Amino acid sequence: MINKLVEKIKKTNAPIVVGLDPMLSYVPEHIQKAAFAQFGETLEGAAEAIWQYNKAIVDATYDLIPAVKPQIAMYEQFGVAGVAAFQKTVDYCHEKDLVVIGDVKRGDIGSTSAAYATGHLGKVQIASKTYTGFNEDFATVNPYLGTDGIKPFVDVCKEEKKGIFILVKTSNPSSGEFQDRLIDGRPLYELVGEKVAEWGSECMGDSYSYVGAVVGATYPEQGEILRKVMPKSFILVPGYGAQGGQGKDLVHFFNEDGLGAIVNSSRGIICAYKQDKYKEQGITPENFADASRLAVKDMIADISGALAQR
Ligand SMILES: O=C(O)c1cc(=O)[nH]c(=O)n1[C@@H]1O[C@H](COP(=O)(O)O)[C@@H](O)[C@H]1O
Repeated sequence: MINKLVEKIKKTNAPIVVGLDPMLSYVPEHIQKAAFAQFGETLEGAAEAIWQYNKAIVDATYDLIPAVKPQIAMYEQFGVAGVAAFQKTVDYCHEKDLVVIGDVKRGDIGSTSAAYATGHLGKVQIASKTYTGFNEDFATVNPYLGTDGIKPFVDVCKEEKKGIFILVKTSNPSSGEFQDRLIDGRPLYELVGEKVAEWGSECMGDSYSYVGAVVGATYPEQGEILRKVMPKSFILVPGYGAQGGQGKDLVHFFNEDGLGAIVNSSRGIICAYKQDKYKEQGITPENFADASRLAVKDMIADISGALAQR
């Protein structure tokens, strides 16, 4: 799947991911109304609203982008109905030939990680039959439990030709509380980066490993260091747009080949219709998905422009 991701990035010329992180408050009123008319003001109604919202955004952007990243928390808040909307979203994005990064941030003791890996990336055995669970292409993984927690994911990835992105330096303001702590004089995120490179070294696709890393756009200096620590790992870079990251901050997350990083924006794309910049271009809540398309184009231009100048 890392090979497919690289090929799709080359084909679209767009090292970006659209984050499908739907809060009900983001969904335009006409979609909410239609969903509530059908299912009532219920968990099912909310799940229908976020699914219709996602579908419109995917339809408006899929030809421009290589990948999407649905964040499962946004769906889980609506219980079983929300998780069904997550599954529908994953399946629909596959129909559109998009690479799906399940942002599930899992990681536990070995046996439990194995079950997470099976559910999100692998196949489950039921008597004489095998089934896929959620069937994403990549999952985000938390490394706090160490090698035991990571290995089951790597094993499933090897078998299924899928991939993971391991949290190394996260984009949030408090990420330094633990991740920047010095251990033997070196920050923890660097040590985790070294482990990612080690775990990834036996999991190579054609040019990159299918064990990747997450490094926030809001920490460009750390991004530059980590790029060198993990030269063969793809870096998923969240924090663009709503959290303040810009194209000019991101050049050092990429390798000289122009590859090696993929930048996520969620609210910046899915809520673009609320921005004055797009309202001035004729966007209303009715044509919200057109704003997402414009925002994708602007994001691609911003990042490509910055990369062309380095
Ligand atoms: O793993 C992630 O994707 C992630 C890691 C990180 O360090 N920071 C971060 O924001 N994310 C996720 O990336 C998305 C960012 O959303 P926006 O800030 O709306 O673009 C959310 O789904 C976060 O959960």
